[in-house]
Amino acid sequence: MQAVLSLKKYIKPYMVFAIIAPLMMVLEVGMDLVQPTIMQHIIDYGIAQDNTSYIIKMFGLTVLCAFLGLLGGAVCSIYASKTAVNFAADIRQDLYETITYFSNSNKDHFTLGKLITNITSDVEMLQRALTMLLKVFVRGPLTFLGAIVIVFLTARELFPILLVVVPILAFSIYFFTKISGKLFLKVQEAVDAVNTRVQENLAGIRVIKAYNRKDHQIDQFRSVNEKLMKRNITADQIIGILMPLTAFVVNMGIIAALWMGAFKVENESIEVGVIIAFINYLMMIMGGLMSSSNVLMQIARAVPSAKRIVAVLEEKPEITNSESPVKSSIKGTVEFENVHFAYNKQNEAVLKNISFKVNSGETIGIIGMTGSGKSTIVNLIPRMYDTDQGLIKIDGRPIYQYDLETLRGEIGFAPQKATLFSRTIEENVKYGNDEATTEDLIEALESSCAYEFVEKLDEQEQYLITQGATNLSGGQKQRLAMARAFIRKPAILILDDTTSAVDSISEKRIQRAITENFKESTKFIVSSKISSIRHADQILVLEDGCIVGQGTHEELLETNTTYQDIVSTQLVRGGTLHE
Ligand SMILES: Nc1ncnc2c1ncn2[C@@H]1O[C@H](COP(=O)(O)OP(=O)(O)OP(=O)(O)O)[C@@H](O)[C@H]1O
Repeated sequence: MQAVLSLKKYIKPYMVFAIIAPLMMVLEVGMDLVQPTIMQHIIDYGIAQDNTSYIIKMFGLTVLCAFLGLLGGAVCSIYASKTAVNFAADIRQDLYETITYFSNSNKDHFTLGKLITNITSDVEMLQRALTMLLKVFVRGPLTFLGAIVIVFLTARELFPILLVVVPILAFSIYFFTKISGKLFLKVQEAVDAVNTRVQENLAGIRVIKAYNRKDHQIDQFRSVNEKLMKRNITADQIIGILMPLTAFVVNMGIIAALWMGAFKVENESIEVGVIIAFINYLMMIMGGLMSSSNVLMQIARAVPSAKRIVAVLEEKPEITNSESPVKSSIKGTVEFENVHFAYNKQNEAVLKNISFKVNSGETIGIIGMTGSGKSTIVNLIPRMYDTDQGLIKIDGRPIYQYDLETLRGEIGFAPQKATLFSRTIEENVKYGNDEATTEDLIEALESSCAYEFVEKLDEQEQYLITQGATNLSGGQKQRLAMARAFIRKPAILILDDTTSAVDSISEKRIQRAITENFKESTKFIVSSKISSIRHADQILVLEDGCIVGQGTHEELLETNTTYQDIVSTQLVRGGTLHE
């Protein structure tokens, strides 16, 4: 409940709507409540006493009440949805912004599926609960209490029936609501399982086909789907029993009212109209109780969603600006001083005692076995993660002193996994620099050897990339990701294994373009191929998170056994490096 309450600030801007909606509902309920009494008067004083003008007058009053009730209901609905829709939109926006500001370490706390469910169905669940709350929460209890009070005031002879019927109704509804709350939680879990399975299957469709595991996946889906079906049936059946049960109790009340009423009408202690009004109020009491329980059920279902949303909203970005961040431009001398880093602070460090310096305009190559920590080193430069010990300096200043936007704005980063958006090639590349011209775009595409395939496409730069860039080859994706880093003309250029899927001729051309076009930039080239880094001014050889070799290609060839081993595995016949 604490989680739900912490979201109340999102209602504040729409407080006026949130107040008008229930007030209008009071009007509708008020009009509903007076109608059976008017009907009673029509029967007892109009029809029974043959008073036509009274009947017409009361009929007019009924129409007026019905109209006012309609107006109240309509205005309530409009304002309730206005509040709930805006409330949900603001939460969705905040969730998106919070996630966008997440550092990688924040993201590691949540799964992708959970974050998507958060922005979509969890927010939807809250929106529905709030609409219900504003529309029905007033209606249910007010109808229920109002009807009881009116019966007490106008039909006291039949009131004892309520003393029996109402507790039975209230208990049945409470009992069934409690059971169904638990059942719906189980349904929700089953829905989660179905969603996860669908998401995983669609993402892995190529692997599923390649390994002929379609039947296996279908069987797995069938099992989660059947579980969902069974839980839905159980929940529906329980809810299904409630309606006839309450109707039965109300019918018993009606029979009791008719039976008691018949005697009382005979001794003229009550009028016929009172019995009819009583029956109407009895129905209203049942309706009031049912709708209150529906709201409570909806709120109970929204609480887990609210908790999940609040957990994301309250996640503090782990990487933030210092108190007075430096916004001065960067030349690009990068220095690591005894840097230690672990993703999971309980586990062994992934980087141990890393120290090196690269001057602005130089190229540094980083090579090592899989998992040796190459990507981790370059991820620390734009502060995707912060170091645990040691310092990283740029132009002699610790990187945490720089304004994050300034720091990242000076870095062109092409990560190991090329990420492209479902937009055009132009939009994807210019994502690196909004102000880039068409000439800049072509230059970046040419430098990354992407232009040769882009110009062959019918739509050229306007070619639309599909979701997940499934309409591009691995090498084409890498070239576009590099073009995005190039178009920034950054002070520090980081290419994390971006030529693993690029052919060796294109790779040489890319290397030449980098040397010619990025003379001023400091270049970090991460690769497991000697050919990608051999011309660097300095090469780091990594092993298990430690630097085990540092120098030029020639120096390392002479002195470093790990480097020699890597080179020997990449030699082609004749003793030359495969390039
Ligand atoms: N987000 C993460 N959370 C936890 N551990 C991680 C994370 N990313 C990487 N690691 C671990 O850190 C170690 C170094 O990973 P890193 O990606 O830096 O290696 P790498 O040398 O770039 O490997 P590769 O050549 O395969 O890209 C590995 O053991 C890896 O499992």
